[in-house]
Amino acid sequence: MTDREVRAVVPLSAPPDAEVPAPGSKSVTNRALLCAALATGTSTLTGALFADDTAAMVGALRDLGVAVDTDESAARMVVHGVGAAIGAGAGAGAPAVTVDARQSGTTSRFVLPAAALTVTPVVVDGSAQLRARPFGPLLDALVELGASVRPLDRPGYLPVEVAGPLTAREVTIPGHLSSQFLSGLMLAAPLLPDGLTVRVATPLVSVPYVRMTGRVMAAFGAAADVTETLVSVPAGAYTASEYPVEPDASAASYLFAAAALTGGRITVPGFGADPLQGDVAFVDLLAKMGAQVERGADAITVRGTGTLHGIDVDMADISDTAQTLAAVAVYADSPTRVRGIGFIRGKETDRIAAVVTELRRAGLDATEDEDGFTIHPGRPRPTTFETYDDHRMAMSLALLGLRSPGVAIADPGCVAKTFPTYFEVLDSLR
Ligand SMILES: O=C(O)C1=C[C@@H](OP(=O)(O)O)[C@@H](O)[C@H](O)C1
Ligand SMILES: C=C(OP(=O)(O)O)C(=O)O
Repeated sequence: MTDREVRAVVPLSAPPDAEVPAPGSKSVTNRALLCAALATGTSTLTGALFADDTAAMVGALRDLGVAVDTDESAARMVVHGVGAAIGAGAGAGAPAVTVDARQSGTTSRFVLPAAALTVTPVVVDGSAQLRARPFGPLLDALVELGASVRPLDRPGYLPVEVAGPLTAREVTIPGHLSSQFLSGLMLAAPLLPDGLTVRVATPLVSVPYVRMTGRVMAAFGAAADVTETLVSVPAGAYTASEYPVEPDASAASYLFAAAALTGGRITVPGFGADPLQGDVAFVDLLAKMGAQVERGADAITVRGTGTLHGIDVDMADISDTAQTLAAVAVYADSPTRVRGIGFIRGKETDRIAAVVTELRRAGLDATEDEDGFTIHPGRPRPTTFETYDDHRMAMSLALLGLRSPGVAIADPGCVAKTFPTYFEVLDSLR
């Protein structure tokens, strides 16, 4: 057995003052890839993310008969769309194609409805971690819409075999577990014979991601009318597009947090005046805590002021940045309470339990609430943090090491899910 990898993070000797590019957005890349696959003609994505989650989507599309050419050094992906014939392969009764969504929630939840557009059976599977995440509401919706859904292990979980066609025009789903079920249905909806109306029966989490879905669809020529309780998509078609992917706002949260907690300045270029990602609002929380924030027309800058105050905040819209905020909260002068994020117990790991357990491991006072956590300021003692195969645990806890000595991150390779160069980028702040 080989020793597992542990990566030390050494405190910065001086506050950073830098412009730091972030990788392309995972959420936008995976939406644009699927819209391009469902279009007819050739689309080109620039600024695309090359990471495990987008490799999962590219692999899934190829398995479903879509040619995708990638050039990582140019951050470019070229997709030869096949329209509604996605996954049509050998037709009804043929042996099912198996798609491996790896650890990717977006890939699995977005591909399932698209794979049910034709009668050809498709199996969607993933890592052990993804097999533990919920799929029930999406699978129930597909059945209601006319698909055949055959669980190959536990009902409501991967692996599952789906076959179309989808014939109904209306369905109701819960919104409180994940917005990805709704986004997945929306992405396939223009290719349904009568379009689709989705009613959202319980309060929708991660709302900005659903609006993002509508906006990426629009860039590929498909309409969607989006509210938090009702989404309507008329029948139509996707058109091929030249599509620039914006930088990843969740990835950028670590860079902005680094500036806030070290008293430095970091600018992340490439965010337009009206970004698609709700997670850009993370910087507004840093501003509430005491950092200076400039949201310009083509970049966002955060300057730490040396003072940070605790806040009480609902992060249901931007929960991927909750762990980042927990790291910043350690250096505030009063406690921070994060609410509204009970559903992140169903992500890569139970993120509420994990963040509280790890901060306590470092001797800090942190408590778990049903729908969030409370972090009390303190000085972390030298600690090797566990990361639970969760990229966001690794990236958030590493921030503590920029300011406090003795921090190390176990299994740092898990950052490959969305930000493979993360530790090199942190090192570039030195
Ligand atoms: O649609 C998306 O791209 C995402 C939606 C969010 O998930 P939930 O809707 O499950 O909260 C987010 O956490 C995930 O990283 C990406
Ligand atoms: C929850 C996440 O990813 P996904 O649901 O797409 O696997 C994430 O990136 O934090």
